[in-house]
Amino acid sequence: MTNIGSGPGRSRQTRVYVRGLGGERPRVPVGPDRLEAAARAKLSAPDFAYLAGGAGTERTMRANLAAFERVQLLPRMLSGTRERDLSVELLGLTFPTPLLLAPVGVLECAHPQADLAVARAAAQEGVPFVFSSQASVPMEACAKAMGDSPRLFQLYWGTDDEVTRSFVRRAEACGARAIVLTLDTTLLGWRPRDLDLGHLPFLRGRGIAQYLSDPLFRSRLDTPLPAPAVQPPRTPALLRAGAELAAKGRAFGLTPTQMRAAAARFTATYTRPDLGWDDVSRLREWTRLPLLLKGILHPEDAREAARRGVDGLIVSNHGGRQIDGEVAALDALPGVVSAAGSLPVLFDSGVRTGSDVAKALALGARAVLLGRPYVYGLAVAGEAGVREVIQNVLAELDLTLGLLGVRAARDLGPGHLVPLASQTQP
Ligand SMILES: Cc1cc2nc3c(=O)[nH]c(=O)nc-3n(C[C@H](O)[C@H](O)[C@H](O)COP(=O)(O)O)c2cc1C
Ligand SMILES: O=C(O)C(=O)c1ccccc1
Repeated sequence: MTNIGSGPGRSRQTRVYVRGLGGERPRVPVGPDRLEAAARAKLSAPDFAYLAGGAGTERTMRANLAAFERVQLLPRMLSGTRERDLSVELLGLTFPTPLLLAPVGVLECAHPQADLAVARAAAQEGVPFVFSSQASVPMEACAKAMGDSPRLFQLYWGTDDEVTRSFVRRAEACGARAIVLTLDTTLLGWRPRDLDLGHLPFLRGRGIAQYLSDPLFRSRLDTPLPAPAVQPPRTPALLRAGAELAAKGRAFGLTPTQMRAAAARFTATYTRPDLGWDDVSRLREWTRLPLLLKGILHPEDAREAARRGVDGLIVSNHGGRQIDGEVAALDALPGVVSAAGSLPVLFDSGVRTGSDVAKALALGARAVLLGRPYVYGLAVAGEAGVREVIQNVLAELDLTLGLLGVRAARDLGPGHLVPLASQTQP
């Protein structure tokens, strides 16, 4: 077949259209709304609620998307190139594209292969994957599945410093290129979709694989915790939840009693609402890996981060899952970029398409993390679905650069955007 083009954008288009001649369709819908709907159709109500839901009335979740609607690209004609260079420099390395996969917990809500399918897809597509502290598969197994492909480790800092340090050491040992410390989830946000279903996956032993596989965490399991203030009613549903928990425990070589202790200990220790800047400085001392802070929105926090010697920032509001009514992440990006000085600033929250990636880069992001869309791809078609979602986003980014008249992703800047004051409202 003739190739109607070069570069990831045109070759993906060609493949889809040519295969379409034979009646074959992409495994996952290309449009972001149809992708989400396809994932919803595949999943149970509680699993979809956990993945898709946000804080409160989900105003911030909507604001994240609305902010992308307001930013408008401004193309130049007759300055395109045959091939575009999508590569970016980050953490002293050159990455082939400006895309990473965001840390997303409890991927077993989307697919039984969970993080392992994502790790394989990321490695195949050459996109770094940020392993979550709340993963469903231990980081060592995901690292093994990725070969030499780049991965990072996202850290939640609990009340047990030794467990936190153990996570950092394990991340180093399994070849993580950076530690991403998430700052915006020192408390779990108020999430009506999950509350209405009374459903939190961790209580069922889901999304705690990093803990169940951690030698330090495991060494604590025979030390009893004070009895929890609330007990579940003794119902058939509780028996089923207990069976699920016990099966999980078996997979990690834990007895049912140890597994109950593990879920209780996780719940009692996973967050530190009083995490402070001095902890960032301590973490800086614990590891030589580059340190990124995720969840920065205020320019003053960006300046403090720079003073504390971190290596980069991630502007994010956790996909609108934490504070209802907080600023759209994209609206916070320019302020953080200008306060960050020479620190690289990454971005997530609301990225749905390649055009969105271009907008975030034009506003000063060095690279962009994709969140829910790859999770929906995972739900719809497992590893292959994640690969398709990555390919689609990168294809659209490539085509968008070509049509904007931009040779390289790193050349995007304010000159490719309509200045806010003179914007036509969508
Ligand atoms: C289901 C789900 C679980 C998440 N778990 C984590 C996590 O474990 N650690 C973390 O730093 N961020 C977590 N995030 C936030 C993502 O890293 C990212 O900031 C967010 O998904 C971006 O928003 P978007 O998906 O709407 O683009 C989670 C997001 C979702 C949707
Ligand atoms: O669901 C999340 O967004 C998340 O990151 C998380 C992490 C730890 C506990 C609860 C939620």
